[in-house]
Amino acid sequence: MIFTPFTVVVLFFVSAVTYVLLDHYFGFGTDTPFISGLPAVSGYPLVGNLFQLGDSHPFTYMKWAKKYGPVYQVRLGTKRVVVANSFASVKHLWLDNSQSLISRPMFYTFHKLVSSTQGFTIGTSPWSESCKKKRRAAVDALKKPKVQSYMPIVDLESYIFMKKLSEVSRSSDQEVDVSPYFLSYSLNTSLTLNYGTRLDEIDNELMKEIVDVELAIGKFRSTMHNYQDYLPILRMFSTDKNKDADSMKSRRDKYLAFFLDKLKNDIKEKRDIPCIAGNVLKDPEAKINEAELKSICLTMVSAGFDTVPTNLLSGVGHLSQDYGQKIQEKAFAEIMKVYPDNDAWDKCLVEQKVDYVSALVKETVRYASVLPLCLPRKTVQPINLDGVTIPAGTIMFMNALAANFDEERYPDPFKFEPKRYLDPDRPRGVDHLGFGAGSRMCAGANLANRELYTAYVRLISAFKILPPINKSDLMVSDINKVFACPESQVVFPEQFKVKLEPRDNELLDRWLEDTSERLQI
Ligand code: HEM
Repeated sequence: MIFTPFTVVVLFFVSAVTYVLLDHYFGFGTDTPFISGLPAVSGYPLVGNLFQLGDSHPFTYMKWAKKYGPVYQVRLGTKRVVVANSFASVKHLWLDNSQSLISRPMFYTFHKLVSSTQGFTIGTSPWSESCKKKRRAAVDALKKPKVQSYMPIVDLESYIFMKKLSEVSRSSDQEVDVSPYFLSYSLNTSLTLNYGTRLDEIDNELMKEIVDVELAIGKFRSTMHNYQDYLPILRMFSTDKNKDADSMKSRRDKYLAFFLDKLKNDIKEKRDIPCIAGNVLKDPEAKINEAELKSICLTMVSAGFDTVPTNLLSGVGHLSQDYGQKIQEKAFAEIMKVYPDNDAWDKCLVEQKVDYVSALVKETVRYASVLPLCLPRKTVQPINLDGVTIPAGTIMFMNALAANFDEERYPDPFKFEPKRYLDPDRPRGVDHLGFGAGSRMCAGANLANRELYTAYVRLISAFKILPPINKSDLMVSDINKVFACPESQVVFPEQFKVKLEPRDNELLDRWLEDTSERLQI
């Protein structure tokens, strides 16, 4: 048969239209096919909804939920994703179908470029026998009674930031950006817990290196702005990103090797102190191999590194606002009610008796929603959602930001209000989705809660946290601005300052001196 130029053009045109229609309606070209019966956000051929997400993906998903309902599907290049946006839908999918959502998807930038040497963190590992072992080891090391045994570490690290802040509070302007102090609080807690080692000074070069690298890796880990994860063709062009990922990987390899080698040496010289990696190395029957140990170490360094300080930072930022003064005074009054003899400083290490401060911790984690899209999941078996079958192998995004601000669950959700957790009529069950939910929920939630509670009790007992002199230095608390451009998986408030006024200098000095004597530092 001979084709005339006209037939060729017509054939080309017809095939292009057929391809686009197939692609559009049947998800031709996506890893998971179109899910019949589940609302789908209308998008473009091939790229789907990828370039409609704007700067803030969680906000855009939230907006789409108003049109398409709480659960819908989107197409992001070659990937199809189901997004859940309400508290009830997350509860149904993540808790009622917990075992079906037990895996994690893999992404090119993070899994292929950044993680090729140290392996994946637990939170980014697809479900497997090895992942099960690593998760078990982390869960065992981080369960409540174990966490109690780590409180001497939290005591030391919170003493150190309180000592520095006490100096600031006696300076002429009493103002401070608290973020470096909170970063070192969390990082040193994790390092001691895992390797039995800590870094001495807040301006330590190695600490700066870890902070720089981990923050950069946080961006590569993001499921949001790494478009090459969704459009393989871009991998050919995004050379700068590839180079950056490679360089961060090598820089991270260096300090992780340094900490592990130091620990091995300390064990050999018999001067090690008990820690998670040491327990594995010294156990002749340990079922964890070298690669799994590296992955656990990586998790311990990175999991709490940005999440704990970001929450604390955002909480202190709220307390420094006008509305925060009332919350702070209520917290202080409740601390004094439970501990009239001024021993809250020590007692917060062994018990959590000030309900209002516990409520403040919960409200902080809900409101900060530091992982607004949680960590992605992948289904391992089909799920029935009101008659619609979500097949095995589907990527699931929990829009934790949307669910944490769902007014069906949290009346007046945009108000920072710890009291909501003390209302006897509030719905029971999960407090918030800041730690995720279900089978792969945060393994470090107990430790994180204790770190936040201790920090709050000590800070609020010692200082009045006041707004900075300059209004422009106040934390931006409007979540529309905080989440405006979350390139990273973990969102940070913009840099801000607070003013610290000591409540009682003598008492603060006494707490610091007693702690220094007790810890022999
Ligand atoms: C306030 C601080 C923290 C927040 C807000 C937070 C939040 C989260 C979230 C949202 C997830 C994903 C959960 C899911 O998919 O349902 C997660 C996973 C995880 N977190 Fe945390 N986290 C915090 C602190 C920590 C700390 C201090 C550690 C350990 C030292 C830790 C260890 C882990 C681990 C091991 C996972 C992976 C669980 C898995 O995939 O099986 N986290 N975290």
